[in-house]
Amino acid sequence: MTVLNIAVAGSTGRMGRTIMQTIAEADDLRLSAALEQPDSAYLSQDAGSLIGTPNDIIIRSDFAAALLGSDVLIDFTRPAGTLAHLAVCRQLGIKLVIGTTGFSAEEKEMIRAAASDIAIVFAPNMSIGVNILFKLLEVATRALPTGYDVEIIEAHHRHKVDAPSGTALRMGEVIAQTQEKELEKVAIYGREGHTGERAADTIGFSTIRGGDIVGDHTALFAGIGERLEITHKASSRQTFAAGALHAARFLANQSSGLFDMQDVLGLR
Ligand SMILES: NC(=O)C1=CN([C@@H]2O[C@H](COP(=O)(O)OP(=O)(O)OC[C@H]3O[C@@H](n4cnc5c(N)ncnc54)[C@H](OP(=O)(O)O)[C@@H]3O)[C@@H](O)[C@H]2O)C=CC1
Ligand SMILES: O=C(O)C1=N[C@H](C(=O)O)C[C@H](O)C1
Repeated sequence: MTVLNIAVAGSTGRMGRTIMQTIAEADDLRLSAALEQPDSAYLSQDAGSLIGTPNDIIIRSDFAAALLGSDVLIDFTRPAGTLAHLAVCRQLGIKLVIGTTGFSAEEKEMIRAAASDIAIVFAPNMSIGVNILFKLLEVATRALPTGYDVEIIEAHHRHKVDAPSGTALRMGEVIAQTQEKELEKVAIYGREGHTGERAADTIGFSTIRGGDIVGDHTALFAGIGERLEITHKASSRQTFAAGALHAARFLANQSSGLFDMQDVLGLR
């Protein structure tokens, strides 16, 4: 069996730890590097000790050197970090799984450009359920007549720093594209004050932050006399980690190109 060597950026974060734990439980994957920022208090510690099983992989910040011997980098950090890692991976020819959210349109274009040289899976949500939700939104949007107001509601833990979530934005893009519109021209991000009546043919976004909510997303199609609600609720980050590692395995057979979880899961 071919073993895939996986480097993890943001290794001490919520997702980084979950991914390292999932790697430790897989017999076809090996943790090849655990990466953190130069000012991290975790540098020089055993990465495995963070998940209860020391593994002699030392947490380090010398990114380019640490990546040598890795097949794929999995990055759940912040946009600035991911873009820095992207440049190094492009230079070294290392495949990349990007889970980080909160990118601008220009930053997403930088990821697309790098995919001409390396294979990248870039997805705001790596769970199977959410990626099936995206397909359900296409069906519902296509089937519903006009006159159904679209609202997207998302809820996450108190530590999340970007809003709306990347998943919510992708849900809006799927609906808008199915309606043959551009999301940025129809999106309403939050409401306050005297807003006047709701404009038809817009997509509203609502954001809830609190507690340890892992990630809930609802698309609400509100008509007259009825409403349709399609909801996904994540109960553990393990669902995202499993998806990210499926994405890493998918990239083993790709030399370049930009992919998402619809490609990894064969849902396209
Ligand atoms: N696609 C998906 O399925 C999912 C995506 N996400 C996304 O993944 C990202 C991380 O989420 P989560 O793990 O909860 O966040 P955490 O804050 O728990 O972890 C982020 C990690 O990245 C590190 N980091 C922060 N900034 C930088 C930087 N500039 N360069 C390098 N490393 C950096 C942090 O280090 P330090 O602690 O020292 O700052 C930390 O180790 C978010 O964007 C989130 O939206 C989350 C879950 C699922
Ligand atoms: O920050 C999180 O936790 C999550 N972020 C992603 C997003 O922004 O959609 C995915 C998931 O909902 C968890």
